[in-house]
Formats: sequence, C-alpha cells, structure tokens
Amino acid sequence: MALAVGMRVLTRALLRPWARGLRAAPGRTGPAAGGGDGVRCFRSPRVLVEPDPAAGVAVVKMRNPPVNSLSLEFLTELLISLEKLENDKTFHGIIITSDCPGIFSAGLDLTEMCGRDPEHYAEYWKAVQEMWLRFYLSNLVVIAAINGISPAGGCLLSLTCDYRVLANNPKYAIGLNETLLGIVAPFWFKDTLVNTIGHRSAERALQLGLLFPPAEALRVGVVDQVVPEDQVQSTARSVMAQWLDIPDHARQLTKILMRKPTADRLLTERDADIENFVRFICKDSIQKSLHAYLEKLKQKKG
Ligand SMILES: CCCCC/C=C\CCCC/C=C/C(=O)SCCNC(=O)CCNC(=O)[C@H](O)C(C)(C)COP(=O)(O)OP(=O)(O)OC[C@H]1O[C@@H](n2cnc3c(N)ncnc32)[C@H](O)[C@@H]1OP(=O)(O)O
Repeated sequence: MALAVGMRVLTRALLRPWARGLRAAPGRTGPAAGGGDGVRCFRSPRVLVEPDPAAGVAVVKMRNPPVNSLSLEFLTELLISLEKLENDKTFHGIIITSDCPGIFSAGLDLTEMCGRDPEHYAEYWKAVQEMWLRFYLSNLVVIAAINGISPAGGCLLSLTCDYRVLANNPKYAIGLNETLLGIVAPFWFKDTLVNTIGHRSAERALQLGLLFPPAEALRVGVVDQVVPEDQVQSTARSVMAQWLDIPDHARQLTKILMRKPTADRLLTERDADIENFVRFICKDSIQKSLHAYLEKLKQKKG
C-alpha cells in the first residue's frame, strides 16, 4: 500500500511539469463523446481513441494523413489523448497504432523544421521532447502495434513503448535513419535505442542510419515480435493481457526505475537541448539538406 502511494507521488512529481504544458493548450480536441457505459471516448481530428473499458485498454489510432508525420498539432493531440487516458482510472494500457495504411509514422514533420523561425523550432522541439518524456514514462502499459513503415521519429515513438509488435511485410522498415538525411539523432534518441538493443548494435544502426526490415528488426531487438499483418492488433491485445496481469504498482515502479535515469538526462539538459537543436537546425547547410530531402520526396511522385 505504502509502495503504491509512493509510486503515485513519484509518478505525479515526474509528470507534473509536462502536464502543466499540456493543459495550457485547451480546446484542440473535440468534445468527449460519452460512452454508454460511462467511459468517455476521446476524439480529436488526428487521434482516434477506441476504448475497451472491460479490458482496461484503449487503442490509440494515429490518423494524420498522408504519412502520420509528427507535426506540432498532431503531437499536441497525441499528448492530450495520453493524458486523458492516464487520468481515467478505467485504463491500464494503451495500444498505439496507425490509421494510415502502410505507414506507422514518417517521423518528425520535416515542414516544422524547414524555413521557419527560431521561435518555432524551439516550440516544436519542446513538443517532441514532451512526446518522448510522456510516452517513455507513462504509468500505462504502452504497446506499439506497428502496421507500417516507421523511420526516425516514428521509430522513436515506438521505442518509448513497453513492447513492439511489427507486421511482417517486406515494405515495412523501422530505425533511426537520421544520418541518411544529414542530421544527427539527439542523445536521448540514441539513449532510447541503446537501452533497447545495446550499445554496439545501436552504434552501427545510428551511424549507418539503418532501417531494419521485419526479420532484421526482430533479430537486433528493435521490435519484440513480428507477426502476419492481419495478426498485429490481436497479438498486441494478447501481449497486453499478459502485461496487465502483473500488479500495476510493481510494474509501474519497475518501469520508472529502469527508465528514470535516461529521462533525467534530458530533464536536466532540456533547455540546452532545445538551444542545440535550434542552433543546428538553423544552419544553412542543414536547411539546404532538409529542403533537398523534402523536394526529393515530392519529386518521387512523378
Ligand atoms: C549535434 C546536435 C544535434 C542536435 C539536434 C539536431 C538535429 C535534429 C534531429 C532531428 C531528428 C529527426 C527525426 C525525424 O523523424 S526526421 C523525419 C524522418 N522521416 C523520413 O525520412 C521519412 C520521409 N518520408 C518517406 O520516406 C516517405 O514519405 C514514406 C514515409 C516512406 C511514405 O512514402 P509514400 O507513401 O510514397 O508517401 P510520399 O513519400 O509520397 O509522401 C506523401 C507526402 O508526405 C510528405 N512527407 C513524407 N514524410 C514526411 C515527413 N517526415 N514530414 C513532412 N512531410 C512528409 C511528402 O513530402 C509528401 O508530400 P506531398 O504530398 O506534398 O508531395
């Protein structure tokens, strides 16, 4: 009992600064629709939350077409949905997945990092940090049902989860491929990957900007399970049941023990990290390569 109370106090203390930031952005989500069983169903333009109150689980579907790029607005909506679910005692776990066929998330939104002013870059980077901190330390069990390609920031979002199930489709790949864009994955992206696959594999993957297809992703440990595409959601559900069988307070405390040192590194260097990002992204050479990369993406079509 004392442990459970301690856990709640610790979790609240950890989450308070970010929650404050989020509450400052009201009105971005649509009105909550009342569920017939008293459980609220949350909706926003880019995030669809499908609650299963009996199981204590909600499926969070990302729908920011065409590619679920993590724009400022999308990140804000995702975080508000997460906060609402965390504050609702009905829910103990969430499954995050995509509503955009073939794409889990194309990562950070390149248009947020190109041709804008330094104030915008700072605001955007703070939201990216917030996404990482909130998902990485969520008191809920968070499982990624990865039903599409998941480069860079999309991979980072998956890495914040407790468990990753990837669809076995040769078109899908996952990894932190920042170097291929001429940019550098920040230390907390790197730390998250190291915590997941170990130092040597992470070093190789980061330097080469590797995007792992399913079998390799499983071998290196970027994902925990690869299953046929039509079984991704059901597998995520059965894995969730297994995780929810563990006493919540013990699991939550263990999660915090494992992850807090990594999160603390960013928390203590958060402002410096924003300054670094803004300095880096404002460089002419970086802006040129990002512009060129975006152009290449557009020209690909024809
Ligand atoms: C030393 C100090 C360091 C300090 C910090 C410094 C650095 C910062 C680090 C930043 C870390 C960055 C992380 C990231 O996540 S960067 C984004 C990485 N993402 C990618 O490289 C993926 C790019 N996209 C694709 O490869 C493809 O779009 C796809 C996801 C495989 C989907 O392909 P497909 O279905 O063929 O769609 P299209 O390519 O045609 O794309 C449709 C439209 O979507 C636009 N798009 C695609 N990706 C993005 C994106 N990430 N952001 C914004 N927009 C994107 C694309 O341009 C198309 O637009 P259009 O319809 O207007 O042409």
